[in-house]
Amino acid sequence: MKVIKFGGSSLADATHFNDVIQILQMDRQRRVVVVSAPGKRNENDEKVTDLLIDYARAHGKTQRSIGQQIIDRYQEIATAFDISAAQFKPLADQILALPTTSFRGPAFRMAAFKAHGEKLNAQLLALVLNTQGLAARYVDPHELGLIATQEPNNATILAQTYTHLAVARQELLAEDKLWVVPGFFAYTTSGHLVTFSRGGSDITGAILARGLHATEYENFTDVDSIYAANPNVVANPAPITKMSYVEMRELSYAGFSVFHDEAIIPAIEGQVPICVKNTNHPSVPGTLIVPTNQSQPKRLITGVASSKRFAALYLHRYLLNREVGFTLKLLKILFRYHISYEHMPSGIDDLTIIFDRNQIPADVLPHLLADIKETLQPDRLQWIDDYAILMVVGEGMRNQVGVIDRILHPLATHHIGVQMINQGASRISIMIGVREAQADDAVRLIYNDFFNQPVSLPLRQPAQEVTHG
Ligand SMILES: Nc1ncnc2c1ncn2[C@@H]1O[C@H](COP(=O)(O)OP(=O)(O)O)[C@@H](O)[C@H]1O
Ligand SMILES: N[C@@H](CC(=O)OP(=O)(O)O)C(=O)O
Repeated sequence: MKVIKFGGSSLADATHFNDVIQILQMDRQRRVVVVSAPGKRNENDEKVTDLLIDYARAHGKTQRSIGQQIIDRYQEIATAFDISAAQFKPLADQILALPTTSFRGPAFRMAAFKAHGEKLNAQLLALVLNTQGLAARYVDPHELGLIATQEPNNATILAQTYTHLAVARQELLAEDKLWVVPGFFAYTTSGHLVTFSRGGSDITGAILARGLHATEYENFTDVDSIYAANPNVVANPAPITKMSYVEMRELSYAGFSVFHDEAIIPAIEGQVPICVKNTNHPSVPGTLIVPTNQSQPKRLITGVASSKRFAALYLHRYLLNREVGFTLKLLKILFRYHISYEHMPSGIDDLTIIFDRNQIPADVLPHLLADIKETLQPDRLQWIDDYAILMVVGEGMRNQVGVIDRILHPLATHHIGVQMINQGASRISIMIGVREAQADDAVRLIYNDFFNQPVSLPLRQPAQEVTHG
């Protein structure tokens, strides 16, 4: 049994719905279909999720007009498949009812608005599949028992979900209908709807693949494969045919938005292989993501990603290395503000804390910095708002020396300043901090150096094992 997820780009209009129907007809192992909200139909279009966010924030006439725009997106698809007005009405009514429904608070209200993109698309796809001779039914995350944390717009799944999915699996096996499940949202233990972070339908697919014991998690999108660099940054990058879970986790964390970085975790826990494929070219094999890539990688690096969503706080204070509790005081302040950090590289007299910029609202930042200044009395404090992280990833780097030199050389020759460099203990990734404006150039330079002028480097001498105790 396979779990198959279609992203917003694969369900943007009736033509794409047709492709989806054909893909489902091709392989009867595809039993559970996870859907996103309709995505952009062209460059200038809006994703339905973004329209729903506008709908939640608007009032009066503007709100009614956005609501109608959302309904029209679904109506267009329904009309193309001869869905009757009576069948469509309950869908439209759900959108119309949102502004007058009461919610637990503004954040839960926003989550409920957003989730309707997936909710309606799954209901519509189930209707359409039935008209096309594929028996299907809408299955709400509530019915499956998807339980998540009380973070209305950034929830994470709770372990009890998997106990519920073990029961759901028996029901699925006893039934011959396709299950159409909306991605992106779940419920709290007290029954309130919460969404995962943006792009989170990938997460729903992975949770279901793990919990229902799928043999494969197919993730259909709008590119033939995952490429070694973001195709919006590098022209015609090399496709990746196979990679390990760890490689994917690092690359998606650092900007390969084609697959949500948190979605890897349920797949790892359930050891479910993931295949990323193109809805527009389903016969192209795509990219396979597996526990470990058994074959020796042909290249030193598998991919290079960059993400511009970061900011950094630089703190300098002489004799920092001798001061007991400096970092503890800093972390206590972050805890008070409910802010998590991403990385904390340090030197003898200084340290840098790298944050996801979205964590810190603009109005909170001055208070946070003032608190840090007052409590820690640094000699120097600098807030760097335009920080990007580059991640160079590859199982092929594990036993090689000289990779860092090779990454840094083209950056130095092109005057790209490196703010931070950090090699993970697994030795399959190197993280580099650069200024945001130079991030794309840095990716292009590193990609060109590794993929267009391959140079082999000497093998690292195996390190001596040291055993303690
Ligand atoms: N390394 C990469 N390989 C392929 N696509 C990438 C990569 N990095 C970023 N992308 C972008 O991810 C997009 C697909 O993700 P997304 O738009 O979220 O799809 P979906 O609507 O299917 O969820 C691609 O169209 C591409 O622009
Ligand atoms: N529709 C949601 C969730 C999602 O996963 O969408 P997509 O598959 O289009 O990235 C969003 O836009 O965030």
